[in-house]
Amino acid sequence: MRGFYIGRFQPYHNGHQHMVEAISDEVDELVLGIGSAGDSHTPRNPFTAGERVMMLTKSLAEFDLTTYVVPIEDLDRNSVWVSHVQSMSPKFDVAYSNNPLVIQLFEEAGVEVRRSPMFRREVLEGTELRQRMIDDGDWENLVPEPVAGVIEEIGGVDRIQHVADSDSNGAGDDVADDELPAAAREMPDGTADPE
Ligand SMILES: Nc1ncnc2c1ncn2[C@@H]1O[C@H](COP(=O)(O)OP(=O)(O)OP(=O)(O)O)[C@@H](O)[C@H]1O
Ligand SMILES: NC(=O)c1ccc[n+]([C@@H]2O[C@H](COP(=O)(O)O)[C@@H](O)[C@H]2O)c1
Repeated sequence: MRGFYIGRFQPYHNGHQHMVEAISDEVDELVLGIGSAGDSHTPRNPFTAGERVMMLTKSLAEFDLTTYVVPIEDLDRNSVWVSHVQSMSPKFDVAYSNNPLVIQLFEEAGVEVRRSPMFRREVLEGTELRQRMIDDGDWENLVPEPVAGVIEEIGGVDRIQHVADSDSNGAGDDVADDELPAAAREMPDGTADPE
C-alpha cells in the first residue's frame, strides 16, 4: 500500500518526522507532497521547494521505507486541487493529513484520509520554529539533525530574519509623503500628488 502525506514543511520538523514514523507502520511506500511549492522568501514560507526537498530527503534516510518527495504548487481553484495532486504524484491509496481543508477535499474526491495525533504541538509547530529563528532562540533540537544542516548551508536563519524585517515585507510604518523624493510623490499619470 502507498500513502500520501502533504505539508508545507516550512521547515520539516520533529512532529513531521514522528508522523512519518507512525505512518511507516501502515504503508509500504510513502509520497511526501511539498505543498505551496512556488512560495519562498517570506516569513511564513521562507524555504524554496528545492531546499525543502533536501530537508525531507536527508531526514527520511533513517527510515526503512521507500519514499518519493514531490513538490506541488498551489492552485486558485480548490475544487480541482485533488486532481492536480494526483497528476503530480505516484498513485496512492490513502492520504494522511490533519489539515481540515485537505481532509475535506480528499474525502469529497473519494480518497481515504487518516488523521494523526499531534506530537508535542506546543513546540513542534512550524510557526513556533520560524519565530524562534527570527528571535535567535533555540530551534535546532526541534528538527531532525539533517534539517539543521540544510538550514545552516543555505543561510536560512539570516534569510528569515531579513524577510521578516518590516522594511522588506512592507509591514512597517509608511514613510511620510514629504520625506519622499519628488519623483516618488508623482501620480501614475505623471502629475504631482495633490496631497
Ligand atoms: N507536531 C505535529 N504532530 C503531528 N502532526 C503534525 C505536527 N505538526 C504538523 N503536523 C501535521 O503535518 C502536516 C503538515 O504540517 P505543516 O507543514 O503545516 O506544519 P505546521 O507545524 O502545522 O506548520 P505551520 O505552523 O507553518 O502551519 C499537517 O497535517 C499538520 O497538521
Ligand atoms: N487550492 C490549493 O492549491 C490547495 C488546497 C488545499 C491545500 N493546499 C496546500 O496543501 C498544503 C497543505 O499543507 P499544510 O497542512 O501544511 O497546510 C499547503 O501547501 C496548501 O497550500 C492547496
